[in-house]
Amino acid sequence: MPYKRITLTHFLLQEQRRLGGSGAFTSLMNDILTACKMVSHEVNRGALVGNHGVAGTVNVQDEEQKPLDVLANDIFLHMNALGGNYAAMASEELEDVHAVKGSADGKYLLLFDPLDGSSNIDVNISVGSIFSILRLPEGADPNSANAFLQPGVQQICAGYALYGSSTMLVLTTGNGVNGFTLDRDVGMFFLTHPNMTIPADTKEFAINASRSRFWEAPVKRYVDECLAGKDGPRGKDFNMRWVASMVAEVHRILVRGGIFMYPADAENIKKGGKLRLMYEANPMSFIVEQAGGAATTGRKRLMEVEPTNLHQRVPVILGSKNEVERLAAYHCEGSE
Ligand SMILES: O=P(O)(O)OC[C@H]1O[C@](O)(COP(=O)(O)O)[C@@H](O)[C@@H]1O
Ligand SMILES: [Mg+2]
Ligand SMILES: [Mg+2]
Repeated sequence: MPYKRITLTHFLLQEQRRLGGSGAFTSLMNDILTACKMVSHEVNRGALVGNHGVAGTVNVQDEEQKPLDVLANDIFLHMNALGGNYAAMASEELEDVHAVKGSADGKYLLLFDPLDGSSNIDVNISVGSIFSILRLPEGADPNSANAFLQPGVQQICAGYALYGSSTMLVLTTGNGVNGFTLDRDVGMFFLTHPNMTIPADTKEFAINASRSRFWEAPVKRYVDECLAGKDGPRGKDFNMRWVASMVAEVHRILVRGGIFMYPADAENIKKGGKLRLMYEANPMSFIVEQAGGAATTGRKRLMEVEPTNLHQRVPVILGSKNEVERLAAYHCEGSE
């Protein structure tokens, strides 16, 4: 069987030709995938090199940082500064915008969650990195958060790396969704999941059920109906999953469908929800929509939310279109 696989680098060159322009896209993506390879290596080495336990520091989210949160953040900042494509960056682990020295002609802005699913590092469950790329608006000061506060529909590229049984990189530039697997021996990502699409219907939901006492009525109704199974109003049995790594949940949904919910509830509503709009919800919504799924806060298309803060949190409901739209309809009914 002739060798058919194409590498991510070749795929990016094709995308570059499609997008036109100076080659900056290929260069900035190469910086990201190099950073992901390095983080994958560190995740893989785990306790051998002290990448487990706590870092003893707290981030802007008031969350205890893990050594890999800090290391992955440093790797992303360093590797993505080298190409000089980014005018500035913003990270889950940094309170303010990170200026990129010597990138006067940087045309892009990078937002990222360097290590997603941090609570799973020490127990060796899949974790990931999430990124979102925006253009630097004309005349904007790249070192001000305002330059970054663009709705998700403005993203030019979004993706995630999944550090699981294999390391994968999944991305979209607004032309569908493609998945690549890292061949560690060759050191290259190869196209293994072309044109990923999410089935409109599903029998699998994901939510942290330990929070059910805080849920709003529409979410409670939706989950209760799933749990009622084929004898209930939905007339079919549902299965449940909760990995506590958003990257792993979204990847499962891209591969076999499903609905992922981290709604705002009575306990987290004062913070706006749990997951962050700019470097978790927006990039994942872009990918899910490009794969034929849907993404909402329950009351608004996620990618149309006008950002007000780099680290703002939002309710997240995404996945198989018909299920997401059903839950959004329950929210509308609830508000009539
Ligand atoms: O601990 P919980 O409530 O299950 O929350 C899990 C969620 O928190 C997260 O771990 C938050 O992301 P970080 O690990 O990047 O902070 C998501 O990946 C995941 O979906
Ligand atoms: Mg995260
Ligand atoms: Mg994180």
